[in-house]
Order: sequence, then C-alpha cells, then structure tokens
Amino acid sequence: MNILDKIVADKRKEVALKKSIIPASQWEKSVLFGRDRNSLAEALRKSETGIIAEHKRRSPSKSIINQNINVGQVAQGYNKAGVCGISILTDIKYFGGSLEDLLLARASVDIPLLRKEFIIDEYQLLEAKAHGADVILLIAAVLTRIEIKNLSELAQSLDLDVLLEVHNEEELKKSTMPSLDMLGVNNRNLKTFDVSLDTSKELSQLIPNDFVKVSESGISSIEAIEALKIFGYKGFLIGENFMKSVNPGESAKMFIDQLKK
Ligand SMILES: O=P(O)(O)OC[C@@H](O)[C@@H](O)c1c[nH]c2ccccc12
Repeated sequence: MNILDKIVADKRKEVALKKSIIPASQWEKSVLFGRDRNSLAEALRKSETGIIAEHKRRSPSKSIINQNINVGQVAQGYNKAGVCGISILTDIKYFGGSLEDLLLARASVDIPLLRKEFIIDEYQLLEAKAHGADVILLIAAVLTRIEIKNLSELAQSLDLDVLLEVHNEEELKKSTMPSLDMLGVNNRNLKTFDVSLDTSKELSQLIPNDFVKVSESGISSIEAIEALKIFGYKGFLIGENFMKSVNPGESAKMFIDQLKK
C-alpha cells in the first residue's frame, strides 16, 4: 500500500469514529457556520503576488519541520506579510495538525483560510465550516468524479471556495467541473514524494482559464514564481520554505517584499 492509500484508509476510520461521537447537526449550530463567503479565488485574482502560506508542523516526507511555534502567531505573521490566504493542515496523524489549529488561526486573522485535509466525506465540510474555514481542498487522486461533484456542490452551498488538487492529466480530465473555483497542481507526487515544478508547467495549458490556477509544493524561490507566472499561475502555495524558519511570518514577509520589487 502506498502512503496516500494508507492516509486515506486511516482517515476513513477517523471520520467514522468522529461521526459516532459528534453528530453533523452539532456543527451546524456553530456561530462560525453562518459566516459569509470570504473568497480566496477572488483574493488571488486581484493579487500581484498570490502567496498562500501554509502552517505545517511535520509531514510524512520531511518528518519534523517546526514544532515550536504558535499557530495564532504564525497566522498573524503571515497576515502581516501580506499573503492572500493561509493553509492550515488539520490532519493529526501524519501532519501534526488539528481542527483546533484552524479555530485558533480563525481567531487571529480575517483573511481566507484553507482547511488542508484529506476530505473523503461531507461531514468534514461541515467541520471545516464550523471551525472557520473559507476554502476546502479536494484531492483528485483519492476521489471519484461523482464524489468530487457531490463534495464541491455541498461546499459551494456552504459558501466555501473549492481548491481541487491534481497531479497528472488523467486526474485533471476526470475532475474539471463548474463547482470548482481553483485548480491546484501539486508538484509533489503524494505516492512517492518526488517534487518537480515541471508538473505545473506541463499541466498548465490543459487547465481551462475560468479556474484560478494554483501551483503547490516545492516552491522556495522568487525565480520559481516568476517562471510559473508565465504559465498562467496566479496562486502559489508555500509551506516548508516558510515553516522551517524560526519566524515563518518574517520569512514570508521577506519573500513577498522581494517578489514585489
Ligand atoms: O511544504 P511545501 O513543499 O511548500 O508544500 C506545501 C503544500 O503544497 C503541501 O503541504 C501539500 C499540497 N497538497 C497537499 C495535500 C495534503 C497534504 C499536504 C499537501
């Protein structure tokens, strides 16, 4: 079994257990459930820099990245740096994140927040909304076309933006539909962890122009972003490059200031 299959198998068990403890109807009572749309796609369309910064303590590919920081402070630092939105990993087992992290980030900033999660069930969308998310990630590698359709349509009805992530042409062809807002190309293969920015470059012309194009993973230089912009990318998801620093917000600020020059 590859790592992605293992993560998803564990996720199914986790969600089944959570559902038996806290019914979905509970999440609909959250004060955050009534929040209006706060669109990341819109923010990216208007932005010159397009940075989405991620809060990620560890990952299966890199183990520990940064365990010593406070998610609220990181979110505030990213916000001050001028990012368009923040991605918050909420998977506990493989990434050391939680829904609490999302809530704490929500309490700290007003900019769009992405719930970074392996979403396989509608229940997780209700959780995301109840904890202050504005955007959800759907990963084409782990979903069928009909699942992508059902999940993205429910997300839209909850005023959540949808970022659909692909890694190859087959996933892209399977997933394109009007209920998506952004198409993300993950430069990292989630089954082997190989990273290449060429993945974004190769797939760019196959992505219809009505979607905001986002390049994800392995981005660590201004030059990489300049090169990706030529291929039509408006959003750039950066995790490790900022998180490995003692002060991720400061590191994001230096990066964005440089990008503006
Ligand atoms: O830390 P990086 O290489 O900058 O990558 C960030 C982000 O793209 C990555 O964390 C990611 C992209 N898609 C995912 C799906 C699940 C978990 C994590 C991810």
